[in-house]
Amino acid sequence: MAKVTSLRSKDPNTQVGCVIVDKNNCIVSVGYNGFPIGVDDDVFRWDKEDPNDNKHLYVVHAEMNAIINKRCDTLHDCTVYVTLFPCNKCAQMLIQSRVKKVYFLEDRDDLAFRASKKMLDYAKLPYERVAMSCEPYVIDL
Ligand SMILES: O=c1ccn([C@H]2C[C@H](O)[C@@H](COP(=O)(O)O)O2)c(=O)[nH]1
Ligand SMILES: [Zn+2]
Repeated sequence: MAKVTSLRSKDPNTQVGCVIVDKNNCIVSVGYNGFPIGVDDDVFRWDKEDPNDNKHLYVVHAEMNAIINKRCDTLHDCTVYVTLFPCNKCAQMLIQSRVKKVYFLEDRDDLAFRASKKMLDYAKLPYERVAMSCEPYVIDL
């Protein structure tokens, strides 16, 4: 489901999907990486070369969108499924939301992701890499 959600992202380089479920495994939120509401993807392109317009300055991360979009009062004790390991900023928000576990598909080894792991470890928020046995079969309606 997180993988299918990621396909909605218009980031040409990395599509990220996030699904949050409650303790009964019911989906309480989904999110993918995209520009904020009102920032038009077609006008405000992802691949601008001007460093002032670098996508990283503008994009809302999948986990952040999922946290903001939640259809429940609290994410306390919820489980997060995300296609990319959460960056340091997303890790902060997941810790503060008091989710209980993070499952992820892809890992990265850079500054932000190393800091994220350090924070999750300190906060005792467990994370686990999962393998996908097949690519999702998506019917384009
Ligand atoms: O925690 C994260 C980290 C990154 N993302 C998004 C932000 C960007 O749209 C891409 C990463 O782009 P690269 O070109 O691969 O650096 O992933 C996210 O949603 N959540
Ligand atoms: Zn992030």
